[in-house]
Amino acid sequence: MTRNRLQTKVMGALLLVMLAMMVVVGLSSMVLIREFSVRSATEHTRTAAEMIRLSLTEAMVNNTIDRRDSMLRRLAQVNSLNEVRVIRGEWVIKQYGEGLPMESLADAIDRQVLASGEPYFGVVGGLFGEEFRATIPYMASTDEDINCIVCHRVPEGVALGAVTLTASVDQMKYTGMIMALFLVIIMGLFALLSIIFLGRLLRPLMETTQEISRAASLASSGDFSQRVRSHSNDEIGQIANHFNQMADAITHKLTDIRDHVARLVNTVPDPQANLLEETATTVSGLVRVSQFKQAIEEDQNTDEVFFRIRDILLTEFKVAHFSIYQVNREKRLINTVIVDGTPSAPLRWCCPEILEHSNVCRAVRTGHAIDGLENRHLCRAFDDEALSGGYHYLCLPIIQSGGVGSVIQLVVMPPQIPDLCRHRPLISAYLREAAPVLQAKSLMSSLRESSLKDAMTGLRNRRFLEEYSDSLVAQCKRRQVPMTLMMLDMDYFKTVNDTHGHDAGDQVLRDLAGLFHDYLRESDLVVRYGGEEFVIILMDTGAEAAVAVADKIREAVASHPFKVAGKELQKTISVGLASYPEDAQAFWQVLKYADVALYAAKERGRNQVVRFTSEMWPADGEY
Ligand SMILES: Nc1nc2c(ncn2[C@@H]2O[C@H](COP(=O)(O)OP(=O)(O)OP(=O)(O)O)[C@@H](O)[C@H]2O)c(=O)[nH]1
Repeated sequence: MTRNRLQTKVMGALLLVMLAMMVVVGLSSMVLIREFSVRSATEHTRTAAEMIRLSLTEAMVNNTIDRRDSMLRRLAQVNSLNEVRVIRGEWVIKQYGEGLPMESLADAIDRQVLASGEPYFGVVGGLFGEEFRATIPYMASTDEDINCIVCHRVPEGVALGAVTLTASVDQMKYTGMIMALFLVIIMGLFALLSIIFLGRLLRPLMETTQEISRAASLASSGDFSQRVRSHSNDEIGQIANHFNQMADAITHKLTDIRDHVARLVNTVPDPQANLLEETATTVSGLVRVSQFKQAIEEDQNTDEVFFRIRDILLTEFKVAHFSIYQVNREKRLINTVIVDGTPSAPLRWCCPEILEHSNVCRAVRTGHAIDGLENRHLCRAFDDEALSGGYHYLCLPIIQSGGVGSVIQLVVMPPQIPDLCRHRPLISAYLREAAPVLQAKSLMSSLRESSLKDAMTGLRNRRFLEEYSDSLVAQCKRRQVPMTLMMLDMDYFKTVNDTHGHDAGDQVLRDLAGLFHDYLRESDLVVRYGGEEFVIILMDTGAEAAVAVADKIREAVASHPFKVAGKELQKTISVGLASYPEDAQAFWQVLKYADVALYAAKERGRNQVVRFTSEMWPADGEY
C-alpha cells in the first residue's frame, strides 16, 4: 500500500508536469509558427505588391495599361495566391475614370487603406483563419525613378490605388500542426522515458520502504523476526541495514530479558510466543510480586498476609474457589484460614479428616505441589462432592522452616484450567515471596505467644492481662455485654510445698490448671496471675452466672484427688469475683474488687465463692 501511494504520487506528479509541458510546448509552437508564417507572408506580399506596381507603372509608361487585365488575371493564377486585385484611388478615378470592374473598391479594408495610406496585413477568420490578406497602397511619389506626378495629376503623398493579395493559410496551418504534433510526440516520448527511468530509480526505495513498513508494523506488535532486504548500496540500502541491525539488537536484548525474567518465575520461555508481549507480561507480573512482597513485609501478622493472597487470587487471577490452610506442625492439625474468599469459613474442598490429621493432606505430606488439574484422583482428601461436581484442583504448599506451613488450594472447572496453568508460575512466585514472610511472622507470633504464656501451666500470664485488658473492656463496651473476673487461690497451698516439696506443689498447680477448662467456654480466659493465684475472665457473663460457674469449679477442685508422690491430696480453693460494668468500669479496678472478694472468702473460712459487694470497699478507698 505504501509503495503504491508513494509511487502513484511521484508518477502522477511527473505525468502532470509532462502533460502541462506538452500542452504549453504544443500551443506555443503553433503560435510561433503562425507568427513566423504571418511575417513571411507579409514580406512575400510586399514583394509581390511592389512587382505589380512596377508592372503597372511599366505598362503606363509603355502605353499598354489598357491590357493590364490579362496581366492581373495571370497573376491571380499564381499557385500560392487566391486573389490579386488592384483598386483605383479617388484621384485616379477622377483623372481616368472608374477603370475595370475588378478595380472598384471591394470592402472596408480597401477604403481604410486608401484613406490612411497604411498597408493592411492579417489573417482573416480567427487565429488560424481561412486566408492571409495584404492590402498595400501605392502612394504618389516624386522620389523614385519614375515620377508619379508626371502622369497623375495628384498631390504627392496621396494613395493612387492599392493592391490586395490573398493567399491560402492551409499550408501554414498544416505546417504549424505538424510541428506542434512533432514536439508533443517528442515530449511524450521524453515523459515516457522519464517515467520508466524514475520508476527504476524509485523501485529500491519503494521496496525498502514497503519492507520496513511491514517489519515495523510486526515489531510494534512484538514480532521482531522480520528483516529488510538491501536493494541498493546507497543511503536506502544503508537504511535497510540499520533497520536490521536495530531489529537484531532489540531481539537479542529482549530475548536476554525474557530468559532472565522467566528464570525468576521458574518458567521455560516459549520461543513461539510474542517476545515483547511475553516479556512485558512477565516483567509487570514480577513488579506486582515485588510490590506484594513489600506490602506483606509491613503487614502485622500472618492473617493479613493471607488476606492479601486471597485478594490477589480473586482480583488478579480471577480464581473464585480456593482454600487457604494453615498447618500446625506440632499438633499435626490443619486450620482453614480462608475458603472461597471468606475468612474462617467452614471447610469446603477437602474431607474433614485433614483438619485433625494434617498428613491426610497430600500437599502437607509430600511437601510439593499436587496437580489435580490433569488427574483429579491424585489426592484422596479432595472433597467427594466437588469431585463428582467436575472440579479440578491444584494444591500449592508454602514451605516454612523446612516444612509445610500453609497450603493454597485452587479449585477450578475444566474451562478455567488453561488460564490457571498460564498463571501458575506467577502464583507460585507470589507464594515463594510469601513463604519467608509468613515464616518470620509465625515465628514472631509464637515468640509473642510464649512471652504471654506461663511455661509451667501453659496458661496465659500476667503480662497477657497487661496487654489485653484494654481490648477486653473495649470489646465488652462495643458489644454492650458484661464480663466477670474471678480471682482463685488454693487454700493452704504452702503446706503442700512444705510437706511434699516444691515439685509436688508444681504438679498440684498444673493439675488445678487442667481442671478449669472442663467448666469454661472457648471465649473464657484463664490466667496464672502469680504463684498459686489464678484469674479467670468469663466473657459475656454477669456476676450471677459467674458465681454458679465458680461454685462448680470450686466443687470440682474439692472433689478432685491431687496425686502427689503416690498419694492423693484433697485441696480446696477460694474464689472472689467482681463484674464489669456492674462493679467498676476499669479493668484493674474490677480485678482489685475480685481480689478483695477473695480476701473475704479466705476470711470467711475458705473453700467458698464470694461475690464483691460495695461494703467490702470503703467509699473513699483507692484501688
Ligand atoms: N510449688 C510452688 N509453690 C509456689 C509457687 N508459687 C508460689 N508458691 C508457694 O505458694 C505458697 C503460698 O502460700 P500463702 O500465700 O502463704 O498461702 P496459702 O498457704 O496458700 O494459704 P492461704 O492462701 O492463706 O489459704 C508459698 O509458700 C509460695 O512459695 C509455685 O510456682 N510452685
